[in-house]
Amino acid sequence: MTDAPRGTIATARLFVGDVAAYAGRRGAVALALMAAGGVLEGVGLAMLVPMLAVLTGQASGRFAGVLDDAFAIVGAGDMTARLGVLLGIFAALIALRAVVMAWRDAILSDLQLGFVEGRRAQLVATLAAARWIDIVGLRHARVTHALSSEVSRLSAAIHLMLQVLIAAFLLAVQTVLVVLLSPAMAAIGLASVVIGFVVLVPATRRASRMGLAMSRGSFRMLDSSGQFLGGLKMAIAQNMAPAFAAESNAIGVRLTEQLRAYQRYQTRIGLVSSSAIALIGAALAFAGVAIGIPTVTLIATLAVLGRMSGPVRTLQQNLQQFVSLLPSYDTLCVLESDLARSRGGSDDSSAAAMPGGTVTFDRVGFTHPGAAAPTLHDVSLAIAPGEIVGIVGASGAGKTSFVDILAGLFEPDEGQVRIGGIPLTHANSTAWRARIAYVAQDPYLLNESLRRNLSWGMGEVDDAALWQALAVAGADALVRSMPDALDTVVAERGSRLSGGERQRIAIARALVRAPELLILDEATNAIDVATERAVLDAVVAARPGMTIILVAHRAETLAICRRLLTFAGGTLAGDTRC
Ligand SMILES: Nc1ncnc2c1ncn2[C@@H]1O[C@H](COP(=O)(O)OP(=O)(O)OP(=O)(O)O)[C@@H](O)[C@H]1O
Repeated sequence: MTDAPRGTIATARLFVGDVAAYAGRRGAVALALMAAGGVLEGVGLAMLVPMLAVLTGQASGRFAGVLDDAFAIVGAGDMTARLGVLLGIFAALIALRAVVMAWRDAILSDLQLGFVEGRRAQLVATLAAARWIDIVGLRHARVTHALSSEVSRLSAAIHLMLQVLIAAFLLAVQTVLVVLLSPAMAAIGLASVVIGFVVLVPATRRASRMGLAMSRGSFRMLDSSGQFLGGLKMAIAQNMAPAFAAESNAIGVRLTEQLRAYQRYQTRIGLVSSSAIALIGAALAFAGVAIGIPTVTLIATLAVLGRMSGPVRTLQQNLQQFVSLLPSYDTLCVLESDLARSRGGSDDSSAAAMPGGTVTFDRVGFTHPGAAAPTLHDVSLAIAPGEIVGIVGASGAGKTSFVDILAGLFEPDEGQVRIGGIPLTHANSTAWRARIAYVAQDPYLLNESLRRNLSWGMGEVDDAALWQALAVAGADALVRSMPDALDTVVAERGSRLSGGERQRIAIARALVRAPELLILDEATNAIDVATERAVLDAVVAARPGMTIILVAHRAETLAICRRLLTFAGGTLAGDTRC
């Protein structure tokens, strides 16, 4: 199930709330510093009034007396001394403002990086805790896109939001200043700004729609390249590469068009806003002269209004861009809540939390989501510790689904699986898997050294244990012959190795875990019969007492089994001892 995307205002509210909750007290300090920066900027601007008064000798009304008293206190009699005092204060204000801004920016950048990293880590943790059945149903590109492109758009969104806040604080202080200097001009200026923002509401909605389209476009691009790379060999072998290139180009062209349209739109909006601000400025100057505002006040007011155009433009542009990035936040939230619904496993992954023992399937039934017919139906059996059991049956009979349920990857829809009498649930499946090693037909190898591949998820494992496991899996000679032995990097998905070599490395990796139950799901089908026999015999000899579940089609592979379970059409059709 997937949540529907929220509206812009709802998403913005959620985003701001999320950032505020993360920021906590540091956020309050940052807000205080933003306010202080705004006030210092305002006081600096207000200094224009006494400076102009000193320069022109036309101190107006209420400020004149205050100014004269202040200059008398510091003993500044003539114009030069007074100007010196004022410039000194001005320079000190600028320096103080720079310090406040540096402090503010350090906190903001910390918040920005921390928030984004936190959200990324949260998404990864939610993904790791989700049920396999839900992960299987996820498009890989959806996760990759969320963790790469959407997370970086989130970073841009938080930056823009903070810039909007800074601009808002500046505007607030500048507005107070204009109101003090000339309430009439402040009223006209504010009315113009409010009208401007109301006029821009449809533009903001359009920016949101464009942002959503761009986010979807970049997802399609990633999905297309992911699918191509996943089947790269087949694509090239069957001359499908040009078709892929054409498809990818079409998506790229569409995405570029969307980006270009968005940029053109932003340029047009910027042009209209700049012209409107210039017109408003001219109108205000005219109105100021017409209503007879004193020259010093008029010049100071116009200077402050001029300074206001910067934050107004920042507000307008950054708000639009912020809104265009919000769909990415929504995408992240929807993915996270889809995965969070799937949680429920215990964090306790120690084997002690789930004792081993006889595995019992009691009338187990399971249907893959969306499948028309049950995958497994009414499966009842018991497997004692130390048994070596072969699983056979036609393709699609349900063999892999059976071992996936046994490994706690899927939960039965009907019946129950018990381990040593304890029902296996999603909550204790992590602990159960601490006793298991699972090797699939096409084992996944990291583009890392063999050492890291063999000890993946195991922390530090000493080389002697790795070599021992390799010897049992019949891969020690192979690894010794490699240029850097255990330090050899096996390339993407282990593509520097043959299929059978990859399978032997995967079996060695499974043995490093020292499992009580080893599941081999067609895990040796790429190895020649003679080597396969030697490997399986060595595995049995190396860990006597280990339960082995072996899914295979070849009779030679099944020769080590003492018992065969035959699946047919999702039911257990045979259970024979041999
Ligand atoms: N993720 C899935 N979603 C829907 N149906 C699935 C899914 N995985 C498997 N199935 C279906 O479940 C049935 C059993 O599949 P399973 O992989 O368990 O068979 P199998 O016996 O292991 O086959 P094979 O020998 O070909 O590997 C098949 O009909 C398959 O199409």
